[in-house]
Amino acid sequence: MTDAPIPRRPPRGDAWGMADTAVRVRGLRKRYGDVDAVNGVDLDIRRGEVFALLGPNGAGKSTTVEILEGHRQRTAGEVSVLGADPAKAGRSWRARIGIVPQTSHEDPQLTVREMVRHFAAYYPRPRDPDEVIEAVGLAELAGRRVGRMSGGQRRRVDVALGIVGRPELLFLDEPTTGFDPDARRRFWELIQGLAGDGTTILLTTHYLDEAEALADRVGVIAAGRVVAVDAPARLGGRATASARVSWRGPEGPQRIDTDSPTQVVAELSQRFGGEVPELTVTRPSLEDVYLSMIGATK
Ligand SMILES: Nc1ncnc2c1ncn2[C@@H]1O[C@H](COP(=O)(O)OP(=O)(O)OP(=O)(O)O)[C@@H](O)[C@H]1O
Repeated sequence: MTDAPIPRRPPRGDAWGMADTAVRVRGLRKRYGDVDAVNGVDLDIRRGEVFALLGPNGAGKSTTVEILEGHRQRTAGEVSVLGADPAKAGRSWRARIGIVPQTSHEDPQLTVREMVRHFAAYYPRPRDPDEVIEAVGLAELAGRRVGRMSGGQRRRVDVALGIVGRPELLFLDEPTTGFDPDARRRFWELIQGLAGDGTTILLTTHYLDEAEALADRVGVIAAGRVVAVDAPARLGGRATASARVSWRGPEGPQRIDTDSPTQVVAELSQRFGGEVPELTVTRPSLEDVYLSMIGATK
């Protein structure tokens, strides 16, 4: 385990223009009784992209993802996943996707190794089960029964089962819930490695730092609709938003919102004759813009 910052993959902007679309959704709707859980979602995910779906509880993330996985029927709309309609696609399509669902269905009597081997047998080109177990950090627990593992350890088994088939497209529904910080960092490295190998990844998460670390783009979904899609650094105009310069002056804490923070800092530096006490320069965090988007749709 290392505390070093995790390197982001190099941007692949130019390559994207030519890349195929992995997921294309138009006008997706899902109605449960009189609840519009998904209410007109449009979404495009490029091959090789890591896309994070953010949104509050009940926003419609899992419903959307389960429709894309072919595990739920839609009420209306067009859906194409790896070129097929998930509602009609067969076994060969299913072998090309990997799923880490929100709730797992493991056999508590099987050991981790038995479970991963068992799943590997369903796929035409599986990864080596022991390598997968190692990759999710469970090598030392490979012989342990799944029923005797902690919640976070079981979640790692879920991840192992999702990737053992060498999927082209991996769905991760809140994958790191229950992970300790060390396990989360390791999981991020694993996902970055898969993405580096070209796996397309659709992830839902409530952890904004996770979206920021992993995603090429994030989509914010609220009340069954996508309200914004952009790179994490640009979402909601973050990159161009005013900066807040804060410092401590003789009269106490001071702050100013400005479009030219460099100039403000230069002036402060001159005024203080060097170091400016408690100087910080910040722009809105992903959490700031996310919360304002969610608030705006309530
Ligand atoms: N099987 C179901 N029957 C009836 N209503 C459902 C069903 N599944 C989900 N819903 C409703 O659909 C809406 C969207 O739920 P969904 O699970 O897709 O949200 P979510 O964004 O994944 O939430 P969370 O962050 O809590 O996982 C909610 O209002 C939920 O109560």
